[in-house]
Amino acid sequence: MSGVPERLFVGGVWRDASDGRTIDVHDPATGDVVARVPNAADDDLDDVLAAAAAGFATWRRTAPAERAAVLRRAALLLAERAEEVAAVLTQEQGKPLAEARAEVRQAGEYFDWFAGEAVRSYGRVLATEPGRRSWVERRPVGPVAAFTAWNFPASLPARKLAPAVAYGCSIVLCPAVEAPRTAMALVAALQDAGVPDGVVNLVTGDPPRVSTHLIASPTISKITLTGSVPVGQELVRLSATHLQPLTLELGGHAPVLVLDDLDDEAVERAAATVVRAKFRNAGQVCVSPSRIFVQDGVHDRFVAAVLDRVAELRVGPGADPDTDVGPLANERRRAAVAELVDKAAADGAAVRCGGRVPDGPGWFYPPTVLTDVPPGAALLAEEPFGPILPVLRFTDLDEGLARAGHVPYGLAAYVFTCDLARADTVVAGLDVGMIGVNETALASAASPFGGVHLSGYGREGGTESLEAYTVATAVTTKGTP
Ligand SMILES: O=CCCCC(=O)O
Repeated sequence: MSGVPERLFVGGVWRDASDGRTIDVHDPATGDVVARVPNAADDDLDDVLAAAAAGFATWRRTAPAERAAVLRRAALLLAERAEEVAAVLTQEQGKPLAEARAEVRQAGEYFDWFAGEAVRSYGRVLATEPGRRSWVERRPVGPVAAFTAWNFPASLPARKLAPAVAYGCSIVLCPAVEAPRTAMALVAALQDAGVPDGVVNLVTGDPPRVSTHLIASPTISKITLTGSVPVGQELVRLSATHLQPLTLELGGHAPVLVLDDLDDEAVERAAATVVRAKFRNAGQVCVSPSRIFVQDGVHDRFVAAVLDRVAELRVGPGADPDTDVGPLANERRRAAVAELVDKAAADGAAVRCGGRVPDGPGWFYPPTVLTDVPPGAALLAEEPFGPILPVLRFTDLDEGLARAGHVPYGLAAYVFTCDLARADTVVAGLDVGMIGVNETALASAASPFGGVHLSGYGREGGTESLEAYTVATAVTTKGTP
């Protein structure tokens, strides 16, 4: 595409890896190679560290209003290029074009929202005795190493680029090598919007080698990851040398509680909402509803409504406008999903629809609904990250809450009820970072995104990003020595 150079971006220059090595990017709908991006060598990583250090020296002294103007221009450029960027996103990640368009729009919203925040990095003045003054100011944390997953190639990079740029940091963005060109398009928009050289940098390369090299450098002052639990744990270990602070948004295994006060119509609506949320991005979403606990009184109606809605879903290439559910993003994900379903079926779960790897090219897996899943099934413990919807029956709300909380993750949870008091009980009873009541859309520029326990710590999005991308410096002054 005209707007995406498909190379490393180091100190304001798009370039190939110094030793010319590349990594293949595939179209999940066909398995074909659709691009080759640089596999950064150690020299390139050293160069990007130097560039980020120089970029930070400039950007930390740039007026917040100027940083805001860059982000606003980038948001406008991204909006102009949205159709082209969405097509790239779908080609390299697989999701339906309508979802890709919405995601690119959301990336622009991050740029725009944080443009507003750039001028609001307020500190505070402390009450002190006469003759003294004392205040706390927020300073940019420094060069950031940012690692993002392949499931949201636009919104995840934007959620890190936008606050870094807004608050005066420089950043080395390391997008997932499976879907890196969308992030390149975002960086190109920031470049064209006038971000100075070295403030925003991008490298693609072997992930463990890139993260180890960058984090071993004292130049990197902050690490942010959206990715898996094992990768998060590894970055924590790598950060031990220089003690860089981390923001970690890791896995989830979101429970949904559907309560028995719902009438027939509300059950239908709840089922439609859960199906839409579950099969968005073929279930490859950290906040995807993945354990659906339904109270006895509405269980059978809910299952029937879910099966009706799932039967309407069309599976196909993301580029086809009629597609509701695209392929999985890579072959290993499909293999993992198929294994979870096969194991559950072997353990006695009923596969109510889907559950079979289709013939033909691409990494497709059908929307799959399971009931009667035994409590020990692996898919109730491991993050499924795929189009699997297990419906589980419960009787008593306390029991439902206990089972919902019975995982080491704590990212998102949902409840469907028309009873405000019971909604409050569920909200208070679940230990997670985000909760939806009769609602499954949780991510927005203004809202803090993140979890607890194995789902990670720290927040991005909302004013909480100020914590993540700045440090509090306390200054105390006295008139005379
Ligand atoms: O997979 C995690 C990011 C989710 C973003 C979203 O829900 O839009």
